[in-house]
Amino acid sequence: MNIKEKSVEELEALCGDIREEILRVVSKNGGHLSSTLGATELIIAMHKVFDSKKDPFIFDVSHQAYAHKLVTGRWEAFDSLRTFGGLSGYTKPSESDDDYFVAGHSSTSISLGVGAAKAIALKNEQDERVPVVMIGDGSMTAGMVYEALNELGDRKYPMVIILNDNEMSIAKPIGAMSRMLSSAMASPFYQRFKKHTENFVDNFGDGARYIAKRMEESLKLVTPGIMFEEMGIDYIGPVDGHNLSQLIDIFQTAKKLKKPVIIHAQTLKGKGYEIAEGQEEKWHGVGPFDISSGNSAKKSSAKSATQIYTEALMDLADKDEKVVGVTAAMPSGTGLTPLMEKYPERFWDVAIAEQHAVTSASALAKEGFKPFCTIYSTFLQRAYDQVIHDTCLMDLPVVFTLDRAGIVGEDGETHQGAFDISYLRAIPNMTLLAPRDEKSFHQAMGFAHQYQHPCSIRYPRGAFIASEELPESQPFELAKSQLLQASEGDILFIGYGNGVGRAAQTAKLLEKNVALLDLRFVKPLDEVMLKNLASKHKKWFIFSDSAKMGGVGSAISEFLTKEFISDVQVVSFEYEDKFITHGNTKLVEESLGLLPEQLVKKVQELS
Ligand SMILES: Cc1ncc(C[n+]2csc(CCOP(=O)(O)OP(=O)(O)O)c2C)c(N)n1
Ligand SMILES: CC(=O)[C@@H](O)[C@H](O)COP(=O)(O)O
Ligand SMILES: [Mg+2]
Repeated sequence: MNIKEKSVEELEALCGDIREEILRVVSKNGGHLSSTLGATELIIAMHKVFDSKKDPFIFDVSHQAYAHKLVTGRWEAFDSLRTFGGLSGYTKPSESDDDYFVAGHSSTSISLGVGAAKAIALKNEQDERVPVVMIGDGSMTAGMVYEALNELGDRKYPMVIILNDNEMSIAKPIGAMSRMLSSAMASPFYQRFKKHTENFVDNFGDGARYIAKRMEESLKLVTPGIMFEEMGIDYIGPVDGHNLSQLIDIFQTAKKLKKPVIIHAQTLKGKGYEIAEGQEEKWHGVGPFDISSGNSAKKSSAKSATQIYTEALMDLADKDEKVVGVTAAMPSGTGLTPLMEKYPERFWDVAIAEQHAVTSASALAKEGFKPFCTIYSTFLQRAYDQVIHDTCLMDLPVVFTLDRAGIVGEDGETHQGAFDISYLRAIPNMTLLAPRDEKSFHQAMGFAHQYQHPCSIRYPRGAFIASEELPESQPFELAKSQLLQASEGDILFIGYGNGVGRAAQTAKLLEKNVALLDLRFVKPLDEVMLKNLASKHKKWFIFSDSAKMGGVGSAISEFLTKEFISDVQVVSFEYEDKFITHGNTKLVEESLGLLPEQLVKKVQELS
């Protein structure tokens, strides 16, 4: 598709076709709907003015980049979006040369642009190439953005930053940054006034221009432009992010500037699909739905772990006013919305700011509160040093409640919750525990509520693997596991969190009786129980939705080594040392050989 040769009218028609295709495929496969519909004209204008074969096209999070995929040779493959073996829902260089970089975690785009700009300068390619970044208003709230702008404004590398401001993060945006971006003085009126003044003053030379600039500053006209311009980055905007001909002109102007420039484009999230237009949080990430009614096609029956979390946290918050909580721009995904509505003075959305979320929660703990820092397993990776430096070194009673632990499905490599056990277990003062079902989740939350040190509770996306036929969970006590099934045989299944259900499913398929332990704490371990079991069972199999490296199997092996127990064979069914692709979770797990019917064969071979 050669966009450069198309007229504006033809490009406007193309935008219509793109919206239709996005709607058709996302209603079938699920995906990020409103972000992608709203970014369509911006992306088409990018491709009209710049060249993704040589200019680094860098999309922040890249969940909004479906139009980019459609016009870079993937229209036919788009039907496979987010399916196992199909197109990723995010940019992925292994999928196309037009995808400059992997993305999925927010606010990396400007740093990537600065790095690319440095390389372009060093390679003396500034006449041929320029980094083009698209970043949303929500992604502008993460600190990493200001690290990049700070250097960019100083070094002044040529770069075009398109700020796609639809006045939405996943939820309504919070914070001063969002307020500033939509400040009144950024209104088109002020921009026209400024333009006319500049044109008028231009006739009177530098002296008058200087006076006008001082006057503007002295009027303290707060506009986002001033903040960026004071940082040394030109600001153009706000402009209509759906006016293709205006966008093309502006992008061409920006390209010629040969310096860093931010174009503040105002767009409508969900544009083109009325039900999803505007500030509709639920249309950010959707499952399959009926286009005409907007109704979800899938009715999930079992209660999700997130719903259980919301109920358990609400119970605690109702009883104890010291219970507080934070989310980093994921109120609905983490289930914190009902608490923010009922207790707005105790539960906060701090925007996309995981580092700030952790450190501010640590100060709350120091002041005697009981913070529940509610962050997806994958996104807590962004705040690793804060967990070490501000929570654990101070040994403060912050509870890290890690949703989406394990394989998350269609979001793929950037979002799998694989590493939290590995990255948290190594930190002194940190305690790690995991429930296996609804009852044990409430019990784990009860334990965490009274625990006076840092701890982390992990739980899966969606519902727990059913394990009702097992004995009821007992209240959590530090470092206490629960033997769910005894056996005289040689085989012991050790399950952790959602792994207990998988172990039970596998045990059911095995023709022999096995012992089954719900580990409940991976740090500290139940050493008394493990020593006892080591004397009875010599073949241990580990079931946990986590990376093998540094995970549950590692912890168990470290324990056996420490105790000089050398006659126990440990086999872990955790994830191998590879990034895990996107797709339907069951299909992904099957590709990893982790379905019970696959595991039972491995147990039979190894025992
Ligand atoms: C570090 C990190 N935290 C949280 C998220 C989850 N997340 C994905 S998109 C998004 C909102 C982005 O808002 P914006 O940049 O305005 O893009 P829009 O969808 O509005 O186009 C969030 C919070 C993430 N991808 N990365
Ligand atoms: C783009 C992004 O990072 C989020 O929208 C993420 O896809 C949400 O994941 P869940 O759908 O599991 O809440
Ligand atoms: Mg936005």
